Amino acid sequence: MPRNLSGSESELRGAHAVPEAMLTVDTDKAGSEKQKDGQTQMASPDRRECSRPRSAGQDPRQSRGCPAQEQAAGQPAVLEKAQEFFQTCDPEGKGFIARTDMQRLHEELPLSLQDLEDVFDALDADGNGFLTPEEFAAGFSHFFSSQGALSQGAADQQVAQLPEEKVYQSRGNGGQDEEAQFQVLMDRLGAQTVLEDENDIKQLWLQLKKDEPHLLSNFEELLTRIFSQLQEAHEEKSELEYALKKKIVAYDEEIQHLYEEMEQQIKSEREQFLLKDTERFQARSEELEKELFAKEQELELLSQKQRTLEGQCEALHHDKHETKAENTKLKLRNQGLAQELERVSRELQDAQQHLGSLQQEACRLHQEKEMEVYRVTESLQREKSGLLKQLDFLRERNKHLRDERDVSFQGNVLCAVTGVDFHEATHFLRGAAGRRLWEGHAFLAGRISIAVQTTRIWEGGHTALDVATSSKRFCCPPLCTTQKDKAAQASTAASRASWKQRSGSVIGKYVDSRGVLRSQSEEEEDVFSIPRRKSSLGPSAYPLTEEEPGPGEPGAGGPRCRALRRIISIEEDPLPQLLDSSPKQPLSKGPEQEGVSHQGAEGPVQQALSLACSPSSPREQPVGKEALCQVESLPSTPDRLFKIVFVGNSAVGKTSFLRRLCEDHFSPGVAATVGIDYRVKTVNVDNSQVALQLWDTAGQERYRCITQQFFRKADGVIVMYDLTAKESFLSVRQWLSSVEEAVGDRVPVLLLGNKLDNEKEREVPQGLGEQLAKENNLIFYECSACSGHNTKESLLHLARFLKEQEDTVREDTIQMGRPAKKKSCCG
Ligand SMILES: Nc1nc2c(ncn2[C@@H]2O[C@H](COP(=O)(O)OP(=O)(O)OP(=O)(O)O)[C@@H](O)[C@H]2O)c(=O)[nH]1
Ligand SMILES: [Ca+2]
Ligand SMILES: [Mg+2]
Repeated sequence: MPRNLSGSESELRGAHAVPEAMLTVDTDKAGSEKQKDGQTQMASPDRRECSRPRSAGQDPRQSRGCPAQEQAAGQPAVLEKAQEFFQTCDPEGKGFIARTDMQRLHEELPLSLQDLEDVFDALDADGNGFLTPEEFAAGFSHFFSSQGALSQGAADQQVAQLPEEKVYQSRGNGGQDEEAQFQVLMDRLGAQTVLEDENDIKQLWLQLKKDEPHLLSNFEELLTRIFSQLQEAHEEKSELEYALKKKIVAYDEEIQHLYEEMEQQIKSEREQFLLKDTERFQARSEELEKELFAKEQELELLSQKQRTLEGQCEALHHDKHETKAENTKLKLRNQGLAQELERVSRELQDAQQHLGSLQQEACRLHQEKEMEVYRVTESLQREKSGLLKQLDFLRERNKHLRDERDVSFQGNVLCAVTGVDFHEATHFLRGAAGRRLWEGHAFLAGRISIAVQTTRIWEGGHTALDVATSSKRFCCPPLCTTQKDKAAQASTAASRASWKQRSGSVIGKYVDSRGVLRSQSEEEEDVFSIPRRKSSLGPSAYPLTEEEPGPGEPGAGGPRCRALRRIISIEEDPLPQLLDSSPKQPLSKGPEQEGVSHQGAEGPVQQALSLACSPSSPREQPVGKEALCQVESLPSTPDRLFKIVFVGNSAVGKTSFLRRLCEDHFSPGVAATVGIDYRVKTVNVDNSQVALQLWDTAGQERYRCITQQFFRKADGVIVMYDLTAKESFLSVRQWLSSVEEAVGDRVPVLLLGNKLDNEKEREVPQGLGEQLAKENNLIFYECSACSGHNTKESLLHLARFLKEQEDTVREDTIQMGRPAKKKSCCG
């Protein structure tokens, strides 16, 4: 490349010189490939010739004729060339030229890579790194137009140069010639390419030519050699430069490649990362979706709940309104009630005061009653001792009378047997010696027996005396009526005398109402008519015999019965004392004693007396007395008293049961109860003392009438049967209906099956008793007076029941006041 280009030319060098070279290469390409090595340089002289005039200081642009016209004429050809060149640069037919495409031309064009770069930059108008055909053509035509102007200048120079050369050649040795010759030489040697300043060589050459022309050829040869060597060195340098550039390109390519690879890798990494990210994102989004779904469901649920709650709220609101309305109503009513309450509480206070006074009154009455009971008990006790004294007196009297009667009877007998006067006979008999004689003579006894038989026939069965069987009493025959009357009158008088002082005595009453005591023979008849068992005898035996309805009498309705009822009243509780004071009648004696008594008139009387004086025998000691003693000995006063009546067939064990209960004692041979017996037993029921008046009735049929009377005021009834005797159980129903008849069902009934100890003779199964009790709503126990099993328990059960019943009644009475009290508290 010429180094001596002007400023404007050097500016264009990158942009314009290259297309020229390209053009040259392109055009020569077809046929001149083989000239490549040296020919390029060899072909360049044309061009150099073109550029030379410039160095001669002539401005080609100034000498230009009309370049626009020439340009217009050459434009299509230029475009064609540009197209061809574009295709050369873009052999693949991409439709554009990249920077690398341009660099490929480095091998074909004598341009450095830097030059090619510059060319590319100059052509790339928009700077996007690609040359489109349009950009290429535009740049090319622009270059061509400027090149056209230059070539015009060159042509002009050539035209001017022709005469110059002619001058050089014609002159020969002239200065001009020398200059020309030197230039030719230089051109021939190709010094331009390697030499920067040829002035020194020129001076040397001129000097030599002038001084030593013969050496000129040597010098020229030397120069030729030097220049060829320089040329070689230059070429070598170019080659090296070229190789270096190639290397650089390869390196660049490699770098590019690596860069691309790296980019690829980065891209794939990024893609992978993106993929992963996407996956993660997808997973996360799925998760979130699920969560969202769950949340939505939750929300749905919550909204449902909210709806229901709203509904409830509404309902409550509604209720509230209703309640408010009701409240106001209730308030009004409350006010009314409060007024009412005030009124009622005032009334209640009054009632309470009244109740309090009533309670005080009741308390006072209760105390008074207790006092009365004690007073009565005491007076009865006194009465009893009085009665006992009376009894002693009566016994004395009785003895006396009997003696009298015996004397008169024996007198009669003596009269009848011996035929002596009655008075003599009695006189005889009254004498102690005579009586001993009477008693002592066996023959006389035989006579008496005969006499008695005779007397019986004579009396016509009027008396029931049977000397052989009875040792206790002798009935006065009608013969001695006067004596009997006398005796009776005396007895009555004595009784009256002694009883007048206790006008309250029931015995007194009885005697007063009756006037006279009944004939003892009648009583005996009653007693002896008991076929099965021996009987105990108390004063109650008198009325009891009266109770026995005769064939014409309709039972218990008679006046005697009424008199009895007045005497034995459960309300007045006189019977125990009556029983206590009962004289011990000789009837309680067993028949085995009778065999002895017939031996003497004195025997039975003494026995009777001895019996009266020794009340230690079980049957002779009245049960009520012992019980009373027991109660009196109790330190504490009973809180309440209940009257319990014992009923049941005869011999079921009522008396034995009571004896077991009160004395904790059992004696096998107990006599049947006559009339009624009485005992008191105090039991402790839940820390309160309960006194039980136990009325032991006689089970025998004849005493039923009396028993019936005692139901009326009973607080409780005990019906007993003997579990070894079926008929006693069968009678239970009758007993129950008797009870019910008298008192309805207000009285609790305890059903007892006795003699449990005698299991092997049992006739009534336990189940039957239980069933009966269940049917009739009774308390039921099986017990044994003999062993004491269930005696206390059953009675305690009944006592507790009675107590609780009474408590309930009391509670009910109190409660009539209590709710009002509570109300007043609330108010
Ligand atoms: N084995 C046995 N015999 C008894 C039992 N209780 C009473 N007895 C006997 O039964 C007989 C009648 O007894 P009482 O107690 O007199 O009968 P009761 O029911 O009072 O008879 P009345 O007074 O006639 O109504 C007597 O011989 C008693 O010994 C008992 O639990 N077991
Ligand atoms: Ca471009
Ligand atoms: Mg009895």
